[in-house]
Amino acid sequence: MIESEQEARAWLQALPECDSAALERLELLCAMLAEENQRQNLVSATSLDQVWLRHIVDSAQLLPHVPRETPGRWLDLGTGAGFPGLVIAALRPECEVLMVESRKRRIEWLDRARIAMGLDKAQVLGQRLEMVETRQVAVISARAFAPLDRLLPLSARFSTADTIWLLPKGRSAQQELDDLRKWRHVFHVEQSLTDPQAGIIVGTLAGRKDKTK
Ligand SMILES: C[S@@+](CC[C@H](N)C(=O)[O-])C[C@H]1O[C@@H](n2cnc3c(N)ncnc32)[C@H](O)[C@@H]1O
Repeated sequence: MIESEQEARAWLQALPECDSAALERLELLCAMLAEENQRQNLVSATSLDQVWLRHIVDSAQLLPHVPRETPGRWLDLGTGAGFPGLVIAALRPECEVLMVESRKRRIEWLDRARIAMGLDKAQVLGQRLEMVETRQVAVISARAFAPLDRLLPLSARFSTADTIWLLPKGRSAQQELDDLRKWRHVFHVEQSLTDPQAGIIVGTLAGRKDKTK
């Protein structure tokens, strides 16, 4: 378990994606976030004291679930303050990361941060998810976006059988999955590296093919 800011930075720097340019982009994100958080409530003020652990590594821990050579887009639902979308884009700048966010001030923030970080391939889709044009993506992520029973029907249209779903769910991960009989055999829960009580729901719809109903 990663428990401190120092351990969080050490874990991050060991990621193959984390070269000096990526680290600079993330440093910039942290600085901009601290400033913007005085204007709008993006993240809890207390979490800023542990921003590398609570937000940067909490987001970056999704990367090892997606092989680097995976072609295609990464769709992040309800990116809000930038998590995990901006962190993923900072570490994989060659990947087309699409960040869906509906609140005006958050859309403006995300775009400002994206431009300052030089993330040319990332895009902010500033609209409600329900209005986003359907396109197939390689990865779907969503942190603190919606309960699983609402999230899955809303976003399944972006998924192929092979799309990798990564849903950090805090403490409710296993319970949410257990409650959804239909999806229980598709996904499983991985332990979060940043919170002993939290889980990440992971899977692909292809998982369903060889399972009984
Ligand atoms: C609780 S915040 C989480 C933000 C971020 N993922 C994080 O973990 O810090 C949820 C975000 O989803 C956005 N959101 C909620 N419903 C949405 C929808 N239907 N379409 C697009 N964005 C939505 C909200 O505006 C908010 O910024």
